[in-house]
Amino acid sequence: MDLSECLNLADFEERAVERMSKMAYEYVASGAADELTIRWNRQAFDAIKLNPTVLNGIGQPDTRLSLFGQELSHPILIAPTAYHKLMHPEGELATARGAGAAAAVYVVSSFTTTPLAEITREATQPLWFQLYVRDDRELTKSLIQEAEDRGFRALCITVDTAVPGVRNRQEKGGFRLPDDVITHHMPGPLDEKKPLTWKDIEWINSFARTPVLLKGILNASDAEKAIQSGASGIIVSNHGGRNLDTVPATIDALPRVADQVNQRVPVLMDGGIRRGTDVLKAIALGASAVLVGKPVCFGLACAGAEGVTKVVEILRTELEIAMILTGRATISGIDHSVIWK
Ligand SMILES: Cc1cc2nc3c(=O)[nH]c(=O)nc-3n(C[C@H](O)[C@H](O)[C@H](O)COP(=O)(O)O)c2cc1C
Ligand SMILES: CCCCCCC(=O)C(=O)O
Repeated sequence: MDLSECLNLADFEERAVERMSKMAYEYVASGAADELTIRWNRQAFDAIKLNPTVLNGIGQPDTRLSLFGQELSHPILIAPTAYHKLMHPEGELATARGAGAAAAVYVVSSFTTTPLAEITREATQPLWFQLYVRDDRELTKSLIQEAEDRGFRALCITVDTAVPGVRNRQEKGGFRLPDDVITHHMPGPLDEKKPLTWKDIEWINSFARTPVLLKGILNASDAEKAIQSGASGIIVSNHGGRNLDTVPATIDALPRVADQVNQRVPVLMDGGIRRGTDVLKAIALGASAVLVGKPVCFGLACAGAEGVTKVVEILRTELEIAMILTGRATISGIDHSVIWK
């Protein structure tokens, strides 16, 4: 595919829909129930206005940051998304190569359709691992240890999926994994009987050797409990609107969580990031970095590794433009004052 046709992230979805099976497209694009949260994730970003300052003499802004002792070139991470072989025959290997070329951290899903060993061989940038805790806690422990032994540098425990959401559209799309698409590290779909609790988080923290982030926190009291349970970081997320419909947009939830956390641990966010200005707004409202889900899946479906790279590069370039035009030379210089009150 001629990637020069894709000037922004929306262009990838327009082209991906023609290339993907209906089942795969509906799986990626859909949200829970009436899809209100998925819509709000975007509307809330659109409603935030920016407050630029001029004549700052900024030529090339510096997008670097340090997170958990890791030096990152920019604050745009690839969110964990399942089943990449549904989107492209090279699956997670293409994603890892694409992330490498875009200097992006790739958070690999527990539901990867490529074994972790193969992904690590392909990666040239840091990998993090997203964990679904299964009823079999020993299997969970050995998966964490395998990821750590293979060099994954952080663990993101997803805490917002005690049960799968009401995924009407996904079901209507006929979601089913083809027989040759295998989730090597997850025995079967999520159907857990032994609910995950704060005690499990303390247990994982007792042996984890990498920073543990909790993904799927939306309010201040859970953010506090996360810190008390030993979490090293928090990801404000509503799972891209796929689990519990009518929860708020993540950009609306972010400031309360960030206030409560008060810089004790890094707060990241995802949900609806589609423009560089969204990245800037998220950082201004308390995020250290952001993650991007659906657009990366569409980039992968359009053009494999190159599509993934281009999605991240477009966002990074747009972020740099937004930094110059608002007068912010560095990531740490992006604060509340960039928001129009
Ligand atoms: C196709 C797809 C699969 C996903 N799979 C996972 C997953 O395996 N684990 C997880 O924690 N989140 C998963 N998510 C949620 C993303 O990590 C992320 O929270 C969300 O996509 C961010 O919103 P955005 O798509 O608007 O960028 C998935 C999202 C999508 C779209
Ligand atoms: C339906 C619950 C398990 C889904 C696993 C992948 C995922 O998180 C998703 O959003 O899809």
